Amino acid sequence: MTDVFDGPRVVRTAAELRALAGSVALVPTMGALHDGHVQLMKHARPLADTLVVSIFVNPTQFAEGEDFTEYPRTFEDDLARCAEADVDVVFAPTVDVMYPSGHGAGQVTVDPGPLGSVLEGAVRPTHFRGVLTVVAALFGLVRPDVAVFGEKDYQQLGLIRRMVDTLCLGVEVVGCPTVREADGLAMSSRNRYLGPEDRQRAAAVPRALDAGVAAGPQGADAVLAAVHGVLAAAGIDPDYVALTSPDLGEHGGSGEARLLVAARVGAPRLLDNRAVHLGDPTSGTTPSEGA
Ligand SMILES: Nc1ncnc2c1ncn2[C@@H]1O[C@H](COP(=O)(O)OP(=O)(O)OP(=O)(O)O)[C@@H](O)[C@H]1O
Ligand SMILES: CC(C)(CO)[C@@H](O)C(=O)[O-]
Ligand code: BAL
Repeated sequence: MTDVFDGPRVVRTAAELRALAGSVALVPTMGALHDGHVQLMKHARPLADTLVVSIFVNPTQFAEGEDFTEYPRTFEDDLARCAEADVDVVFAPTVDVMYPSGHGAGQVTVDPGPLGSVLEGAVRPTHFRGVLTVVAALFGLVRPDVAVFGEKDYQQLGLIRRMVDTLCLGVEVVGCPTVREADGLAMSSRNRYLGPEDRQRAAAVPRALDAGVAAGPQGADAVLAAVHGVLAAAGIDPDYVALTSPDLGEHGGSGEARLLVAARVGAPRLLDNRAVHLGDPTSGTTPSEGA
């Protein structure tokens, strides 16, 4: 008899997760899956015996007035995307399975610390508490050996790494490069909120990052000016343009750094980031000249 793969097994309860075979890789998502998610799954596939994708639109990371209710829910299409990447199990819990003792005021949550209140955290002050709490709960339910996240949400990835270290969760956290559309726009479930004109304008965000990376040898001020210049030319007023160290601390003025941008373009907020190498403008030579 031939072994026909007919898609992932859909699991909705904690009890069903106890029978997972061998080592386990987890890709947490909120569904509305696109090629960026599929790349995370393909990256995760060889890392463990069993590949689990979770699909859960987590209410605690949305603030009052954000798009929790409107967030796209495309479960049947999502199962097809998971099948493409040979996913074994799709874990799609209800809110009660995810938060068996509730998620209101008075419950235990994971405090993201100071990194949770800057950049995205300054715009969405309760967001990372919700993200870290649900990721910790997913780790508790799925018990993965390895978990894969996208660099598109760079601050989220950094905070999850810190949580795993601080709480000694024993999960290997793997980051995957951002998957982009042909014009450079980072894929994102919320891109579907972009109307045609804003969709075109949105390509200025990755173009601004390109300009920032190209200005790297001239130093941090030149990088920030280049990014702001491209965004302004496209009529985009960013929530922030920031340079940090690769692990989201203060950058050292020269050397490796991370450049992060967030901006509302039409309905959605777009996030993007790139690695950048900063030259030291006071040294009189660029890093390649000086090497
Ligand atoms: N373009 C992308 N490239 C790589 N990873 C991505 C990309 N988009 C999302 N991811 C990652 O997929 C995981 C699940 O993200 P999520 O389900 O929130 O999708 P999203 O596209 O980021 O949605 P949203 O538009 O709500 O931000 C996260 O680890 C996220 O960083
Ligand atoms: C990590 C995550 C699945 C937690 O809900 C979410 O923040 C996301 O999709 O990036
Ligand atoms: N990928 C980020 C999830 C959120 O915006 O809630």
